[in-house]
Amino acid sequence: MSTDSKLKVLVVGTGGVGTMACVALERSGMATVTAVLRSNYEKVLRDGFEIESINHGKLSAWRPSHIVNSVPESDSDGPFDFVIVSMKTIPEITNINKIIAPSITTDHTTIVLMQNGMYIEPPVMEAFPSNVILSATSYIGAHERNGHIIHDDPDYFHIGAFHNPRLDTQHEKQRLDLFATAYNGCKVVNAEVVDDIIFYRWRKIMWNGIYNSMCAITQLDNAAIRRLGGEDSLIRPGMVEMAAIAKADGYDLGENIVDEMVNATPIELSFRPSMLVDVDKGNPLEVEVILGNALRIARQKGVQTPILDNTYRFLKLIQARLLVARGHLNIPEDILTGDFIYIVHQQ
Ligand SMILES: NC(=O)C1=CN([C@@H]2O[C@H](COP(=O)(O)OP(=O)(O)OC[C@H]3O[C@@H](n4cnc5c(N)ncnc54)[C@H](OP(=O)(O)O)[C@@H]3O)[C@@H](O)[C@H]2O)C=CC1
Ligand SMILES: CC(C)(CO)C(=O)C(=O)O
Repeated sequence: MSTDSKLKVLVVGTGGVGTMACVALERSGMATVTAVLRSNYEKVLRDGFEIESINHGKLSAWRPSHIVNSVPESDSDGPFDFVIVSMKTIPEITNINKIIAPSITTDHTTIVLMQNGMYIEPPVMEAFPSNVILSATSYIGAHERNGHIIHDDPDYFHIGAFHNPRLDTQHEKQRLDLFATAYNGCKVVNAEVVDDIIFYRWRKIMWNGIYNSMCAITQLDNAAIRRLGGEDSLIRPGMVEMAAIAKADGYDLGENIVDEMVNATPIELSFRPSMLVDVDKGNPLEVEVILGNALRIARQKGVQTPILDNTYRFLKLIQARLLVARGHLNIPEDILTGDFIYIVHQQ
């Protein structure tokens, strides 16, 4: 495929998920990727990425077609066909819409959200009402440190259009199929197209909302929290509450969903969910999109969630500690009043 006929893709956020998306798309031969790097920019510009990947093997001094250190303008070299967002969603400190805005061409660029979280799409749709939004739930295991990627769980995700009533459904489907074809073109990954991505987001938030949050609070991995008594006292009851929220939102996840999700990660693995990895690194947490948004739906629908409410309250205080440590927040002199559960957080 000539460079001219290749899709132009921008990837914003080159941690584990974003870098492996760059690799899949470049290796498919169907896309030219521009990657926006931040803390790893100088290092990767000089040495390239060092990648150990369960799907792609060992790649040394690997680089996408273009490396930049800020989000480029859409019209400097033709519009981007797809902009992949693969940063963490931390609305307390980052406005993703503002960050990607320069690269989005109205009516043309399709925005692909490759991020965890529940209902992360509506604020993006509001900011870019004439652009197709694709939403992907990734099961990859890939972590980046200073240009070095360890990718040890296969690159597999469900992807669907987050339907915008202002846009033609057929057009959304064409963009979805085009993206999945380009991604799967490298033949070693699996981007699985689905009709209703919200169903898959609820399934995934059953895992992330409970394991990520409870492991982050206790600093125990998924196996340790279960073996030490957390399974019956917190994990299962938390999942029962999450399934009830999904049901109230119109998504019946099935009667075996709790067993399925408790056991989705083998106990032999001693796995550290991404939110626990963020606590380990002192990074802010995706608390609002992984738990907050689901609890706001619970409030709207009148679903009682006492365990998840307290989980959220603890996470919000851990988040405050992390934000203070990174200089994003000052401890106020007055005592903050009100319950976190009822304070709406806007991106
Ligand atoms: N890693 C995994 O295995 C999985 C992750 N996910 C989800 O995928 C998403 C991405 O996760 P992951 O790859 O682990 O995240 P990381 O934290 O590893 O990477 C995020 C990247 O985004 C960059 N970034 C943040 N803000 C900006 C900005 N303003 N401009 C440019 N770059 C920026 C960060 O740069 P810097 O280094 O400078 O901070 C970092 O390189 C998250 O929603 C996560 O929950 C889902 C499934 C599995
Ligand atoms: C490990 C994984 C992929 C769980 O499905 C995840 O989403 C996380 O750790 O946040």
